[in-house]
Amino acid sequence: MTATTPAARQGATGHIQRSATPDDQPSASLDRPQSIAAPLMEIRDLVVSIGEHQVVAIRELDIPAGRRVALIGESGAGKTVAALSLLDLQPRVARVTGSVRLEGLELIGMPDRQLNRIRGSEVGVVLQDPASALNPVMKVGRQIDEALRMHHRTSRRERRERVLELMEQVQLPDPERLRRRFPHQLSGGQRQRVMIAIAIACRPRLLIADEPSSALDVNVQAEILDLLVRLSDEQGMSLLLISHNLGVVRSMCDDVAVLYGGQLMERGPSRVVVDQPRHRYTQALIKANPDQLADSPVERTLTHPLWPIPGETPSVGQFPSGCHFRDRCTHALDPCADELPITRTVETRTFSCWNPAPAAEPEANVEETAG
Ligand SMILES: Nc1ncnc2c1ncn2[C@@H]1O[C@H](COP(=O)(O)OP(=O)(O)OP(=O)(O)O)[C@@H](O)[C@H]1O
Repeated sequence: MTATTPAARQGATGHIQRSATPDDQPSASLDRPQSIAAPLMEIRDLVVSIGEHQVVAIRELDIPAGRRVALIGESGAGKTVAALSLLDLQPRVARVTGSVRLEGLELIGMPDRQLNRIRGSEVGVVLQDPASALNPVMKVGRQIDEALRMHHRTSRRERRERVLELMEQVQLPDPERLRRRFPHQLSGGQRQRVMIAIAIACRPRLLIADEPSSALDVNVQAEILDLLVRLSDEQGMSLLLISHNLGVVRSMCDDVAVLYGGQLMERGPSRVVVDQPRHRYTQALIKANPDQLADSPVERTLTHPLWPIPGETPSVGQFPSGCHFRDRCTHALDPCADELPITRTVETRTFSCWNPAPAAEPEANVEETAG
């Protein structure tokens, strides 16, 4: 990525000027060293409040260019609220503060008109339930065409060709016939492929996918996730994947960020974090879901079938002081109640825990910051 100022990247229309074509981007690979990938999106001190309660408080998270990053955590952790707030798509009752920079361009507080140009063109979004996201009374080809028309001034013929090309890219069968169908005439998996075609229509730099397969049959789920991996590799597109599934995260994402009660507990390369968790919450989440890692090397280290996390996730506003997980943590110490843990970065992984799991190897390159 070339180093240009945000002002230079932001053209007269408010679009971010591409510093490289998608073909110039390095393709994502789980083995690529993290330092090569510059951050595409930098999230700092992101706080999302609903009413008087903080739902999300993320101090630091980067989405590197061309990499796949997973946001994982139990139901109610704040994954969706966090992801939607990146583009100011959170519920109206929510307030967002902090900084979200896309290639240096600040998105928080950006006027809606300008942000609308970035939504869909620079950052695409795929939601959990395609049935409710698609317009039921508009043919699917037209819906893909609308996404193109919103951001590009091209002829109808060119757009029609691109619609067919996109439908092929997302592996929809017989695009010429299918484009004339309404959403209810398609299967759930086909509808999600249409949603993905809409989301990638303008070749975004980042795709946010909020549990894109959870509303689908098990067989179709794997196909949709494979499709996202292929598209992000082919287009050098970053992916922010929200998931509940550790196995999916481990096999398809370069990096993972573990969220609990809106707090970022641990982040780093997914195989480092999932294979040797340091935060007690990450450790508990893995022990509670051995089935998700049944086919991975981690399974060998899980000597018991199931070890549920004690208690239940509290509702918003009911989390304890200090570390939000401490009430359910079997390793909690006195300081866990008093203040936020120090954030420690050891090599490529960062975690915020007063009593972390011991390191498998002697720690090197340790940095500490106040929680
Ligand atoms: N519009 C809203 N009004 C009030 N509370 C909300 C609203 N949207 C989300 N919340 C609350 O914010 C918290 C985080 O919700 P969010 O949907 O981000 O969780 P999640 O981690 O994505 O969960 P899931 O995996 O079940 O989708 C939850 O406690 C939820 O009840």
